Amino acid sequence: MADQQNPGPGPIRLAQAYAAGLMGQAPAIPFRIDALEARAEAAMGPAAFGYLRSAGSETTASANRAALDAMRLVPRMLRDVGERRLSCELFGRILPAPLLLAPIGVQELAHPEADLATARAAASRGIPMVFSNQASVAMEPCAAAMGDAPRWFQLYWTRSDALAESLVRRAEAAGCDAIVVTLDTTLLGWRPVDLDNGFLPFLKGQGIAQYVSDPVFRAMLARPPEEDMLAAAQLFTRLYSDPSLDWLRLRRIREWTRLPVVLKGIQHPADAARAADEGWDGIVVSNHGGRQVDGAVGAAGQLAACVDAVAGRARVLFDSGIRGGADVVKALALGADAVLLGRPYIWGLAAAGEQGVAAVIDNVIAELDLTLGLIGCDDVASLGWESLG
Ligand SMILES: Cc1cc2nc3c(=O)[nH]c(=O)nc-3n(C[C@H](O)[C@H](O)[C@H](O)COP(=O)(O)O)c2cc1C
Ligand SMILES: O=C(O)C(=O)c1ccccc1
Repeated sequence: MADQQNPGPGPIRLAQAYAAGLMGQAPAIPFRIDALEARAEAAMGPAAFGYLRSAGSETTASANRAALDAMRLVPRMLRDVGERRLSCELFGRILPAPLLLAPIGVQELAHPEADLATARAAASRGIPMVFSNQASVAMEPCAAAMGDAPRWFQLYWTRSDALAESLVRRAEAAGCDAIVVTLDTTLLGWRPVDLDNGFLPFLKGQGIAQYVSDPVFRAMLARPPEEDMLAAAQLFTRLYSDPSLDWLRLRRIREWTRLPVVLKGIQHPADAARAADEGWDGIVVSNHGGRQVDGAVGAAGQLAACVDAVAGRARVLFDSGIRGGADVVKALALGADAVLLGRPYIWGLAAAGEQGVAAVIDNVIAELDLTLGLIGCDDVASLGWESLG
């Protein structure tokens, strides 16, 4: 974090990166994001990588990038950016940067240490990890590996309210600061790549760790999941998820927890307005990285209108297409309070485990810091329209 004494992570990291290069050392992970993705592909193999990349025909994944690319920054000069502030406040916590790790399921596909490696990396940087409902490692051991570091929990509302309640109560007990309810995946999108590969991780018992450790879920099974994983996997597919969820039923979560509740997957400004009208604490403007509605509009193109609709009544987060620090600057300039990093940290995980995730976080923050300084802004909180062309 940049403060009075510390010039910030950007220049230090950059100097270190160049020094290593001058000494002929290869970086732990590639700095170029497409090279990092290629490294992950080589490490994961085609079917698992296909699932990670999966996004229909990729129309919307491309639109996510196009929307960010279409926005251009307009640098300002001579504005004394010798000290830059990256820190941001979210739900009572000061974070070192306006950055979180997006909930991503089935991380064992990327690395055997899976969510535990991600949890350690996130904790070492003080960047919140959002535990996925479809994690490979249950939230309790991940939380235990994180000390006091911030974490959130992402819920997929199942057909059983009792199970959803149990997950939320466990998240509170595991020290989560917020609950993210993902709204855009009550049905899993059409994913031809995975269908062609016959890739069904859940039926192999992958990505259902939150369930198999849950007392309410276990009570629904005739035999413990350790003895009959197939039955557990089949029960999961029957319970996941509930497309009949609506605004009224969503309110039940307020009876289960006092934690702030953030609605993930908002794309229409009218939904953003309704979330704020109904007193929800935050939204994530997101199209799930283009994995759900193939043909949906690029997420960054919806952000400003959603920010306007919320009008300061709820916190606004953003994901879908963020690949580096300059993208974070654009999202903040459009009015987001913070950004969730998605696939890039999984590429780091696949390439180099915990160190890979930490390096991706460091690189994003370093580029964020440098870009901020170079456009003449000394505080992420003061980024706004004047920085956009
Ligand atoms: C392999 C994979 C698994 C995901 N699993 C979840 C999940 O369990 N819960 C959730 O809310 N979002 C999930 N997401 C969506 C991410 O949270 C995030 O919205 C998305 O990755 C952002 O797009 P980007 O990766 O292109 O930046 C997943 C995304 C990927 C790529
Ligand atoms: O693959 C995904 O994008 C995702 O969110 C998900 C949904 C259900 C189970 C596992 C992951």
